[in-house]
Amino acid sequence: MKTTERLLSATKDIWAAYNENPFVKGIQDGTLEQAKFKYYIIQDYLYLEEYTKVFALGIAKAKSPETIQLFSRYVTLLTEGEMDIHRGYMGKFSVSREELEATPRSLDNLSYTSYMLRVAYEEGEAEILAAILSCAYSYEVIAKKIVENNPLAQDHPFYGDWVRGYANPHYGEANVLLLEMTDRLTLHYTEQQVRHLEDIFVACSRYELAFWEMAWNMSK
Ligand SMILES: Cc1ncc(CN)c(N)n1
Repeated sequence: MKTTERLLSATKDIWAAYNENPFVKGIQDGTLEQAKFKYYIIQDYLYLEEYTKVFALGIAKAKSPETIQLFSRYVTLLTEGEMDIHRGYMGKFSVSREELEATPRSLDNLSYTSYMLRVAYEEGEAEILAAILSCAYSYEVIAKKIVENNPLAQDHPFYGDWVRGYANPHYGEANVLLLEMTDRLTLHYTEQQVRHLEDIFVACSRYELAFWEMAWNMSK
């Protein structure tokens, strides 16, 4: 079994819960209260700033030009692609730079990014990929399931940009590269090393679920 198949199999139940979360369901049927979405989008922008640094540390830890390229391309995809979705919504909500900078990170946000950054500072390139994967890939899976359940979600006048942003084939193509690189780098990993990757992936998948719950409850 490929490493990524092992990781996904270890987190099946957690991943199944993402699309059951009321926040995600609210995006799917377009009924999500906009105040909750505003809270989420600001927290998520702050999250993405830290998440980008995990890729930057991946560059520093990279052992081949291919992994340097993979991590560095992602930095561009994040700062010029994904974060643009957020900037679009922050524009609609008239969130100023001052408001963004004055917003404290919620505890779930802080814990998640602190964990990923610790893995990035202390461990190697494959472990960094294991920490990144739940974040990168779960949003593709969630958005595609939203579209499968409600094809009209893509055209929703408010949430459509978010749904299209993550269900977009370009977002998926970038994830294929992350998944393939994880499998390539861990081809000769021992059982103990793969178990350690599983621990990292399970922790990040749990943090993802906590982030949706944080957004729904607007918890600080
Ligand atoms: C918390 C979280 N997880 C994942 C993603 C998708 N990159 C995101 N924007 N935010």
